[in-house]
Amino acid sequence: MPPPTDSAASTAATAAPAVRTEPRTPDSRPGPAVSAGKPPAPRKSTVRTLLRLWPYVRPVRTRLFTAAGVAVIASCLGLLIPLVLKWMVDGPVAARDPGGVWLGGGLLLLLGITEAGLFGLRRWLVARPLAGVEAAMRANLYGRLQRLPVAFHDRWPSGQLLSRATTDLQLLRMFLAFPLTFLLVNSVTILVGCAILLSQEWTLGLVLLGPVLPLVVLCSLFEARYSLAARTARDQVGDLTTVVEEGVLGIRVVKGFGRHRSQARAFRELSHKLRGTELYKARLLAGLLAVIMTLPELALGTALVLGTLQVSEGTLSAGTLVAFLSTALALRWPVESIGFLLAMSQDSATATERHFEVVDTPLPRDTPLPRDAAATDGATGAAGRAGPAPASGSLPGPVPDENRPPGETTPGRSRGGAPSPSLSGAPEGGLRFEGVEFRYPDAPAGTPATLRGIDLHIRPGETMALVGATGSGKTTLTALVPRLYEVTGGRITLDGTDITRLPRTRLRELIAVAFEDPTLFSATVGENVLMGADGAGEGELNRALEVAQAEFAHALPHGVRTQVGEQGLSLSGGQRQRLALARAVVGEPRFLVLDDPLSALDVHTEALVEAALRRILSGTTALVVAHRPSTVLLADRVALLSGGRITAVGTHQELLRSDPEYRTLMSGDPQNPVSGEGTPAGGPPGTASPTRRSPAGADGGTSR
Ligand SMILES: Nc1ncnc2c1ncn2[C@@H]1O[C@H](COP(=O)(O)OP(=O)(O)OP(=O)(O)O)[C@@H](O)[C@H]1O
Repeated sequence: MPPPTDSAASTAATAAPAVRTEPRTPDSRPGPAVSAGKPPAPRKSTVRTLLRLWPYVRPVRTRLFTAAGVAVIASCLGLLIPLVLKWMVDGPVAARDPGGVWLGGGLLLLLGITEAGLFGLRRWLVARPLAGVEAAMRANLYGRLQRLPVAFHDRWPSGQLLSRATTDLQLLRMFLAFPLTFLLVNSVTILVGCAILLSQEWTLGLVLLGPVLPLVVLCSLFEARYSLAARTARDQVGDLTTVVEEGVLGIRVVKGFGRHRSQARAFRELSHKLRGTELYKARLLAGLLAVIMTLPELALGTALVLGTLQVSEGTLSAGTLVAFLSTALALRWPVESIGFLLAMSQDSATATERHFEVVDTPLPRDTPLPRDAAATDGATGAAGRAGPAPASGSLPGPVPDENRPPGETTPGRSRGGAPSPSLSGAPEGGLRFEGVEFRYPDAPAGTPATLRGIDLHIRPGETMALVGATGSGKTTLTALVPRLYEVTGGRITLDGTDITRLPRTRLRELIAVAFEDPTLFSATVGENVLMGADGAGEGELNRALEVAQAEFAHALPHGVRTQVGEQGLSLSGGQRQRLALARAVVGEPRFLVLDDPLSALDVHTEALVEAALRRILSGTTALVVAHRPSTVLLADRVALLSGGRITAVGTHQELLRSDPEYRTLMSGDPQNPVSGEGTPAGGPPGTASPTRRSPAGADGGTSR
């Protein structure tokens, strides 16, 4: 996969002094391939790259080919005009026959009108289907982006993806509408024109064909250089889009820290780089055009002199010379346009390449079934091994009925509060981490894995608080449960079923998550909340809002139908967090994963949310990341995450008594740890002794 930014730029730099002398972008973050340590893949030929568009073009091929045929006819009709002229000069004009001249004039007018009409028809034929092609490509790209793992999005700057979904696709639509057709039309016109020239006077025809060879060599040199510059320019547009997007989304920070000047400078520098690349492209194209225009003009001048001599010697008729020169002039535009068309084709090949870099990125393959499970659970396994998605975007089917809890009609939902029966009927239900290890894909080599040897069992209906210092890996651990990232060792089970054997759709029906950063979408409050459960209605919405103490939504100008701004920024942080919590609980999920869900709430609201959450949590199996004692007290037990391992499991009281690190974390003051006896609100009575785990995470205590 060629990288979007640096490598393309550097490759282009070898060919393009203008690009080489430009400063590096201020945010010259390595592109995906660079960060992956891969060298840029060599570019396929332009034609092979553009041929990849065929699956998108196929459905509209009839109209497109018809349009191309119409354009070829229109263009060839134009070549008849010199022949009519020849007839007029040698015939009616020489014989001073006004009737013949009028007839010839009428014929010329008819040819001109027909040519214009046919070109209009071509435009009409392609406009609608090509808008459809662009829409299909955009939908495919967007679908892929939605299905690609979070790790992919961690690596790719958003502007690179945005520019692929917008400007690149516009460029491709324009290419299909104009350059593609005219490359064909103009090539055919040139061939037919050359045949006419040679048939009229072959010696003069050969003179005109003289520049063909040097022009072919020049075009291939141009293609090699221009394609690199085109790639650099497209990637720089992506970088620029990233800067604009970050500047707009981070406008509060930019203004709050008075960083608008440095932001503007970063933008200017990137714009300057892009301008340099575009100028380099323009210089390349200007050089090509200069030669493309000069050589044929020289040949035409030579042919004109030789033709005039032949007419004066009487070896050539005046009409033939007029027709010859008119044909040669009619070929001027098709020849001269080759430069532009080649440049646009290069730009389009680059856009195609960039499109398929995303679309070709493999989707994560689900872990293959163990042999014994494959024999007994083929249906689930087949669905679970999603692999690369079909283009149609079909999703793996639901888990077979035998895997559904008895009496459950809607897959994955167990509305009603009581702990649900196990997924597979396995005796060891709940959420279990078994020797889980996780390393971020782009973590530097040699660094320890973020999570190591995680063994943790959250029993059915139990709420486990996950406590740990900042950066200890709490968010990472919670992200593994809905498979936002794949474990790199060990496994996670839900009611005894390995989560990699559950189709992702099924998994995400079973688990609801609320993240630390409560992202909302540009939609109504109600739509944002109901996103958490398919088929939920107003009753569920109101109940979820009540649980999350988000009843402020009813007081908004249009109640739950109030549109929230982009990312929900029109709401306060605490309001957004409560809506995100409502979204997590609206479906009464079997498993709930909450990443510090109450951090932005004031003490009073937090107490109200906790009271309501307690009811919800009593009916689910939950993992709740907690920083504050008040949140910890929602849990039945607490797991302490330290240095990427679970180092202790027990009740809040037990850990306060026995674990200095936990005491320190709960006190928030390393000098003044909370004592086990003096908990802020009194924890649930501990029933078992806490388990202090060895660093290797091996214990056999209460957690297992
Ligand atoms: N996408 C990522 N790629 C690489 N490393 C990451 C990524 N996200 C987090 N990390 C690293 O993983 C470690 C654990 O991060 P994580 O966000 O899980 O910590 P946390 O315990 O949730 O912290 P906090 O309490 O501050 O939210 C950190 O060192 C962080 O730098």
